[in-house]
Amino acid sequence: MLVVKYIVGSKYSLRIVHYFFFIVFQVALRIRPLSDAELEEGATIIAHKVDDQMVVLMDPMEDPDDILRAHRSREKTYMFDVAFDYSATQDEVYRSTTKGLIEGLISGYNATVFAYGPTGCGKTYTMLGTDREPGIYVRTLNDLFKAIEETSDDMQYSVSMSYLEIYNEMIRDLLNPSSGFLDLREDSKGEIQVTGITEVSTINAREVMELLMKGNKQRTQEPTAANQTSSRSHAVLQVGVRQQSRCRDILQEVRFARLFMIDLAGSERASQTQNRGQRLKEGAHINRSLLALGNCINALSEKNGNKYVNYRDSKLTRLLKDSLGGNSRTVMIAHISPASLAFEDSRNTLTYADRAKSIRTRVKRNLLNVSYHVAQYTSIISDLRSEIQRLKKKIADQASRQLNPDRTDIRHVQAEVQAHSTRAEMDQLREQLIDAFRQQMDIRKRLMELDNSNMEIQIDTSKHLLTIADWEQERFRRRKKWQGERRKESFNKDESEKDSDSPESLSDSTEIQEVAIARENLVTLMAEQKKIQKQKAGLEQRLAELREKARRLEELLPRRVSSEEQREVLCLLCKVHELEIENAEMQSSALLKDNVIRQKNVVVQRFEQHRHLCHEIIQQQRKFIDGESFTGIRNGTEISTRDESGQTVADGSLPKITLPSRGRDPLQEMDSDQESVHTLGSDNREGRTKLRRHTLLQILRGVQNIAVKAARRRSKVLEVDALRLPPPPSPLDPKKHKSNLSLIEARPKGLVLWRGRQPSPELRHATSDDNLSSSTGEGPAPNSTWTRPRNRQAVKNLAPREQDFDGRRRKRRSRSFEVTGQAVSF
Ligand SMILES: Nc1ncnc2c1ncn2[C@@H]1O[C@H](COP(=O)(O)OP(=O)(O)OP(=O)(O)O)[C@@H](O)[C@H]1O
Repeated sequence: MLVVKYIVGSKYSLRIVHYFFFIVFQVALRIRPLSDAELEEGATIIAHKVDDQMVVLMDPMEDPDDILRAHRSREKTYMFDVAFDYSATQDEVYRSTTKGLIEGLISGYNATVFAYGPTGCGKTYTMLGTDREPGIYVRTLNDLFKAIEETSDDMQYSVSMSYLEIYNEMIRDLLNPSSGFLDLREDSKGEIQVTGITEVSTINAREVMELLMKGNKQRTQEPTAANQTSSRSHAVLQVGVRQQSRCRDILQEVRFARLFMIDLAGSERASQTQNRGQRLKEGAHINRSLLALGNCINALSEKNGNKYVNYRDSKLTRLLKDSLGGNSRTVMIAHISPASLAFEDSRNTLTYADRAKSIRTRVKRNLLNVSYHVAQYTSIISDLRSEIQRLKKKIADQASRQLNPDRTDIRHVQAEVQAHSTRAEMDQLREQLIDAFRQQMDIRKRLMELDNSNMEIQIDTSKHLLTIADWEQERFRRRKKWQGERRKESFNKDESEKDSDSPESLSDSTEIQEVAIARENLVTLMAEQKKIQKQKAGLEQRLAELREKARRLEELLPRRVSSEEQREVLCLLCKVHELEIENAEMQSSALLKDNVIRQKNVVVQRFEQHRHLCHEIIQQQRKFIDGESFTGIRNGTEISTRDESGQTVADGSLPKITLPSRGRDPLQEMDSDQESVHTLGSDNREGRTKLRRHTLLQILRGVQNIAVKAARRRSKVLEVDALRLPPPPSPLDPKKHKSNLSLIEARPKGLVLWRGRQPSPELRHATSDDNLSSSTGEGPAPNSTWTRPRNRQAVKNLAPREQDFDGRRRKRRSRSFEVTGQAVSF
């Protein structure tokens, strides 16, 4: 049967889904052992358990000599869901009657367990038990908390507990006895509630046990003739379980259920208990409420449809309304004494228990579908926060529990006693495991240190390599500069003098010392690196051995440790240590990656500087082309051309380009920087760098070509003159080449080099020729406007000297070509 009910509130709406199904009362019977008092009184055993479900009660009054009743059976047989006799243990009773209710409880089904029977028959023993043999209360709560813990990763639980007694038809709060007598009320859902009862919310088993012990001390117990520790009240332990998914959603399913565990006071006969005064009065109340309970059971079990059940006759039946005929899975554990003296009580109890078998309860799952509104998100967030706190606390608790195991849990203590024999062995195993993990951690730490040292060595190595590369670059630059200067001076000085002043002899003396130190350091660093590698290999081997040892110990666990809990603890221990080791490994690799990233950042910064530099060069050249160069050319006083190596030579009137570098050729500087980057960067970056450098050069050359073309277009006069001249000589013909160059490259004032480069040897030579002509009176004077040689004879007169120069020039040109080829290796 399905019923759906909606309750819509201001903040959230509830959708209650009821799935009904009928379930019969579960009835168990327990026969306690014969007591010493009964034995003393010469009682005989008249109640027997025949099998797991059948019980036989013999009438001790029947006279075997009575002929009239000779054929009447003295025995009466009763069938129950389960039957126990004196040999049954507390655990067996719990497992067969109550354990099955726990699963239903955390799924939202109400449940009730109550102990019923005459006084002194073992109700309190079954429900509460003793320290050595705990009863249903303790075992149920233990298993409930265990079940909660097993599913607590997905589900969130809140457990509340209240403990009361009905004494003389009055309700007392056993957790807060000072609160006086409490009343029963029926809430809007028709459920009976005790107003003002103390409800303790906890999922800590230890706390619950303490509360239970405290409550039991408050319970009214008096000695009677029938029982030295007779309970003079009905004790009701109520446990409420509320459950919802941890994944908070706007539509949330909430389950709640109540478990009643009731230790009824025993029915008693005044003759048997010999009670007087207060005890007698108590007995009357007890009997009254038990009579009301019996009436309810009678009414509920009637099959002819007379369904009026008078729950209102006593507080006990009002409180148990749902448990008896409503929404609850109910288990009744009836208790009898096997003694012949208790025949009447036993027969009555068996009759009631037999009737109760036919009671059917209507069970439904208590389910709420809560759909939250947006306003509820804040509460969801705060719930999530408290969930984080809970998990943190749980971790801390687990850590402290490992140090101080919970001793209040009686079963835990028992398990500990059982495990005592294996403890020494387990301790040994644990020590070995911890030792193996500790050693692993130590080795991990040392490996991390070695990795760090290795990284430092790599950084130092890079620094020294850079020093050497810089020096190489500097040496190359100086050599080039020296060659340029030498060409300039070649006309004034003797060649033998120049050859003796080599760039190597100039630069090596100061710089080679620094470089030599760098080289020495490099050698030391290499040796250090080798040493570290060797140490690392040794440690890694040791680590592998330790891992193998820990694995073997883990394999031994199931064989050497018999207790499941201890095994679990050790497995958890292994897991924790493995995670610690993994964590250390991850930290180490994170550190290494961090260092690599830092190095790469340096490379990226250098690339950024190059880009910036190139951008500035392009900007300045563009400004130069767009502005001043054309103005000068338009005036007809400038000329620009290109030397053999592809460099454009501009007139001296053009502004000399000021480079942002420290007086070095930017492209050359770029080369040196690129090389240093290469030492740090990877091979694939090299390709990209070359491509970028090539592109940049093309842009620069393009700009130069535009400038040259523009200049040529505008200097028509010179072009006409040039056209009148014979065709340009082959570059291989030094004489023709020289005359051609002297025509084209003549300029009014000192030349400047495009891009700040040194002029080619030919160009320098042409300049020198001009100066030479000037000194002989046949050429233009320095700093004067250039004029063509007047006749070929004048040129011819220069021939012997020029031939000398030609030889030297050829030599220098080949060297210059070599140098240029190195320097501009795009
Ligand atoms: N199954 C059993 N095994 C051993 N001892 C038992 C058993 N059942 C009862 N006893 C003992 O019998 C005595 C009386 O039991 P108990 O107090 O539980 O009876 P009761 O039904 O709760 O009585 P009352 O209704 O007067 O409170 C106790 O000493 C208890 O230890």
